[in-house]
Formats: sequence, structure tokens, C-alpha cells
Amino acid sequence: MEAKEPLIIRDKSQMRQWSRSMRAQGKTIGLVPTMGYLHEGHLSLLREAHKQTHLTVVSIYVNPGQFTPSEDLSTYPSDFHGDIKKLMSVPGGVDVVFHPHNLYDYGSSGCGDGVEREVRREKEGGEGVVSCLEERGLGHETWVRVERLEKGMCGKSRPVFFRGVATVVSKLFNIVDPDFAFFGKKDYQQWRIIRRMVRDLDFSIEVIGVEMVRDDDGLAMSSRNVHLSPEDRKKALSINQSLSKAKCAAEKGLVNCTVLKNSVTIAILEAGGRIDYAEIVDQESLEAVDEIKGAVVFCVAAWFGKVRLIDNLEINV
Ligand SMILES: Nc1ncnc2c1ncn2[C@@H]1O[C@H](COP(=O)(O)OP(=O)(O)OP(=O)(O)O)[C@@H](O)[C@H]1O
Ligand SMILES: CC(C)(CO)[C@@H](O)C(=O)[O-]
Ligand code: BAL
Repeated sequence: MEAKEPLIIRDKSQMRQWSRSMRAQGKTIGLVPTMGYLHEGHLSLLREAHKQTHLTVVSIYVNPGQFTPSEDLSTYPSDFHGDIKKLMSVPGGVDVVFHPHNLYDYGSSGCGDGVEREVRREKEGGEGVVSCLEERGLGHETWVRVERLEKGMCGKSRPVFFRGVATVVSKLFNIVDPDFAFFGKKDYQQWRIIRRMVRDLDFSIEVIGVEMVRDDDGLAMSSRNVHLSPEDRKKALSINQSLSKAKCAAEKGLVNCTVLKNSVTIAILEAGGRIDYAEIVDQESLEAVDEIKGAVVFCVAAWFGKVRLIDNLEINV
């Protein structure tokens, strides 16, 4: 049986009002931030939220602040009505879907285009990379950075990504004011970064990391999988298969990270993929390790056709 239709809120102040009035009634709120085009991985976050909170909010917002103009913002998949149906298929459904049109619209209080162009000029002379948000000239110039954790892996290949994620998640936290927020461990580095941000900035929110959901054949579920051709989708199984083999080998005593990383890199290249990175890092600090001694995570990003996929496996020896 389908759950009831959620309340759909598009306006920041209406979202805030809803949260305030629910909190005044003693209700706890769980937030699941997403970019839409939902799959079972997202729904597992919602199911986890149901276990911990009275009320649930799923946000659907494709954030221009975490994409550079050369990334795939314009082709990011979306299906709002399909998403609502999927959310209603989960027992208990969802109370609110927060689906803002533009989270960076500050009305007359924005300082506007002139300042934005100035910021862009400075950056182009400095760090050299701007996000789609700055490119659009919307007057936003405040960014949250988790300086060390954002440096490696996805932060290296997507230079504005974690700055954009930490900033938009801070905005969502301020607007929705949840007690709990749920993030998937598929995006392992993102989950760690949000946890650190919440600790360092004293957000009064508990961040819950939820296990990754895979398709039956092992491919990590991801909205971008829809862009894989059937051939590339088959080839992409090499990521999970080589990671699983490496994990088995590590558990049997092969702890040299160069050897393990090479085995995964070669398997993905032989399948026809292009490696972005293959890193074995400490689960907490995300620092690369040479030898597996304790709790590490083996993280991979690889391209198949025009699609960049990420995956990881935790290894505890
Ligand atoms: N397979 C999965 N298992 C568990 N959580 C997931 C999975 N895929 C995504 N999530 C989580 O859902 C939340 C929203 O992610 P997002 O909307 O970007 O989806 P996505 O499938 O990761 O998309 P993308 O193709 O951009 O990687 C994040 O916390 C993310 O970690
Ligand atoms: C956390 C997030 C919703 C921020 O835009 C996004 O990075 C995602 O979907 O993982
Ligand atoms: N789940 C990560 C969002 C992104 O790739 O932009």
C-alpha cells in the first residue's frame, strides 16, 4: 500500500516554519539530503530515518555550487514525479519533500552580480576554478571548507566539490533544522566531511552514515548509472569485483597497498575503464596508508564512457 502524499515545500521560509512548528510540538526531524533521481540507496536512508525520528524530510536539490562548468550539472538526471512515487512506496513514506528552485536566491538582500563578477575575477587569477554558481553570478560568496579531509581523492579531481557540498548542507541544516541527518557511505569522503563539519561548527545534529546499497550484480547504486550504456555497465562491474578480490587478499594477509591498488587499477583498465583514483586510506583521517594495519577504506573513482563512478569497501584487519 502506498503511503500518503508528502507535503512539497519549495520555499525556504515555509520550510523553516514547518520545522519550527513541529519542533514546538516535541517532534524530532530527520533530514535525507539528495539530488533526486532516487533509487534504493536513497530509500534505504529514508528507512533508516524512520527508525530514528518522528518526522522525515527528503530534500531534492541539484546544487550548482558543487559542480564546475565542465562537469555534468546540465545532464544530471531528474524525475521529480517518479521520485515522489518511490518515496511513497516506502512504508511510512516521507512527511516533507523540500524541493527549492534556487537555494541561492537572496532577493533584494543579495549584493548581486557586480560582487560576484569581482569574486570570479579574483579566483580566475588565483585558484583558477569556479563553480557553476559563481559562473551564474548570483552574489553568493560564503563557503564552508573542511580543509584537510577535502584535499584528497574526490577533492583532487573535483576542485569545488566538497566546498560546495559542505556549504549547501550547512544551508539545508540551517533551513530544515533537523535532529538527525542521513548520508550514504557510498560517498564515503562526503560522509566523513559532513561529520567533521558538524563537530567543528557545533551543529546540533547527529549525522548517521548508512551502508551502501548495491544492485544484485554488485554495482554500487548511483543516479548516474542511468547514463551507462549496457556495455559500459557490464564493464563497470570490474570496480566492485576487483575491490572485493583486494579485500579478500588483504584479509588473508596481503597488506601492501601498492600491490593491492595496482591489482584494482589493472582490472579496471583491462575492463576498458579509466582510473581517476584508487586509494587506501585510514577510515577516520582519510590519510593514505602504505600498509593495512587497522581500519581502512579502499576508495575508487573510475570513468566508463562519459560516466564517473565511485565505490569503496571498508577493510578491517
Ligand atoms: N548506493 C547507495 N547506497 C547508500 N546511499 C547512497 C547510495 N547512493 C547514494 N547514496 C546517498 O544518497 C545521498 C544522496 O546522493 P545523490 O543524490 O548524489 O545520489 P547518488 O546516487 O550518489 O548520485 P550520483 O550519481 O551523483 O553519485 C548521499 O548521502 C549518498 O551517499
Ligand atoms: C549531499 C548532497 C545532497 C549535497 O548536494 C549531494 O552531494 C549528494 O547528493 O550526495
Ligand atoms: N553524490 C555525490 C553528488 C555529486 O556527485 O555531485
